Amino acid sequence: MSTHDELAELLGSRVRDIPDHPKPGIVFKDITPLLADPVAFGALTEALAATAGRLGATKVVGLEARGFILGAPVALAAGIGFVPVRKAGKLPGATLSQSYDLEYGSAEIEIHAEDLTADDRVLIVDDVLATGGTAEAAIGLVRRTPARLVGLAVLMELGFLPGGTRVRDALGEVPYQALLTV
Ligand SMILES: O=P(O)(O)OC[C@H]1O[C@H](OP(=O)(O)OP(=O)(O)O)[C@H](O)[C@@H]1O
Ligand SMILES: Nc1ncnc2[nH]cnc12
Repeated sequence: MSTHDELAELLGSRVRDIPDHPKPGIVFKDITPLLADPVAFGALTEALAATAGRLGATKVVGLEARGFILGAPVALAAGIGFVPVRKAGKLPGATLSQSYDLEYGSAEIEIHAEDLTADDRVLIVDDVLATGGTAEAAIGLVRRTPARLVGLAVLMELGFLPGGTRVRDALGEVPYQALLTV
């Protein structure tokens, strides 16, 4: 993939709008067409793996569930580990947990407390940044571990919501990347 604009155009062309899902008034950004296209999925994986490499990340933290689909191949492509942040009640070991609000509800996420060590440099990966609530909660979780947070990368930011500003404020000097703004 030669330029940032070409990548954004390819990725954007594979995201489908579903009006009124899961609630009236929400335009759902469906990434399943992108996942079904190996060229687009491969280009996305390559771009995020390059980000992980540039930041010297040692772990990708993926956010359930779509952040797993994107984050796991990114970790493999970058040659680093993958750590899941799951919805509450799913992880079997000792966890750290954090509640947050969504564009269409509220939720609680958890991470295994022992999965990140002081030697780790963490890149958080997810598909969509909407209100920024999920990302902000994940930032808080990672910061409660001994690891160092080195970046947050998403496929797309919903530009009509203030999530970008919210996570930039939460991240401070830590880099934020959205491959697309829609
Ligand atoms: O910026 P926010 O307003 O927090 O919204 C973004 C989050 O919402 C979606 O996840 P969702 O909780 O719907 O779960 P899913 O990935 O399991 O579908 C999406 O995958 C992000 O994680
Ligand atoms: N509009 C939206 N489309 C897809 N995923 C989302 N997560 C939060 N808001 C979303």
